[in-house]
Amino acid sequence: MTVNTQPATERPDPRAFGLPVVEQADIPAELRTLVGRVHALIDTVANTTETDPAVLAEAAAAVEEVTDRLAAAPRRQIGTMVRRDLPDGDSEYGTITNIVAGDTNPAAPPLSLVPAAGGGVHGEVTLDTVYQGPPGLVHGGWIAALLDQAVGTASSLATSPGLTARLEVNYRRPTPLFNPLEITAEVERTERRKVYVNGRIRVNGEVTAEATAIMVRVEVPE
Ligand SMILES: CCCCCCCC/C=C\CCCCCCCC(=O)SCCNC(=O)CCNC(=O)[C@H](O)C(C)(C)COP(=O)(O)OP(=O)(O)OC[C@H]1O[C@@H](n2cnc3c(N)ncnc32)[C@H](O)[C@@H]1OP(=O)(O)O
Repeated sequence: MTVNTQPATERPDPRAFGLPVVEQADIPAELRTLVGRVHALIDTVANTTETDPAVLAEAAAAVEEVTDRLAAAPRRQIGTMVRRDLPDGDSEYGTITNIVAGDTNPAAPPLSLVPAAGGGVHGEVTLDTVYQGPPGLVHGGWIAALLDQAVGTASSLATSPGLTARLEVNYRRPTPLFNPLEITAEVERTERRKVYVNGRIRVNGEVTAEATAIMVRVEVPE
């Protein structure tokens, strides 16, 4: 098995590509609270049985008002990255609105992955009905998204950032909503720019989905 671990200092700095970087520690607590409340709003709107047109119209107007208020400030540049410190002293970059793990994305669960003791990464996340596919179950596309994020992060931390060239998912058991999902991934081997990575989701210790992936590391100009 060949895994070329690369110190964080040798990984590409997004600033070199013109991408702004926000320190995770600098994200205001109030913005985190807002993100959480908007997620609760999405879940509540998706599930409300309210039918009174006056109540619904009032809610829509209130949401429009707060949207306009926040839109008064400039939008973030597309590709804005967030840098975070990892518990092992390493650090990593990710897009701040990443749909799976983005700190400021109310539609993201969000999934937080950290290096695992035996290598690779692990994280735990519990999904609500925003991610529902079949009744009471996580949408298969979202299962793939969680696994994509896990294999991408494992590859990025063990080598350097890359794009998913291939992702194969086996859905072994239904993955339930409102249950802690244990997500793990680790690099199996590397071959030039190709990084072969395996990942899985467990519920109560049982594998519900597993993935094999090939990440292709991005070429950084010298
Ligand atoms: C910019 C600096 C900023 C740094 C900070 C970054 C922070 C990120 C950190 C952490 C992120 C972790 C979280 C992310 C998780 C989510 C990941 C996603 O959602 S990725 C989006 C979906 N994927 C795409 O959109 C790819 C689309 N495809 C492509 O762009 C190209 O096809 C690409 C880059 C994959 C390869 O293209 P080529 O031109 O660069 O390279 P070629 O020469 O074609 O391939 C290189 C090797 O890979 C093999 N290969 C390519 N595609 C393959 C495939 N589909 N299956 C098998 N092998 C494949 C080839 O056969 C070749 O292998 P041989 O070395 O010759 O043996």
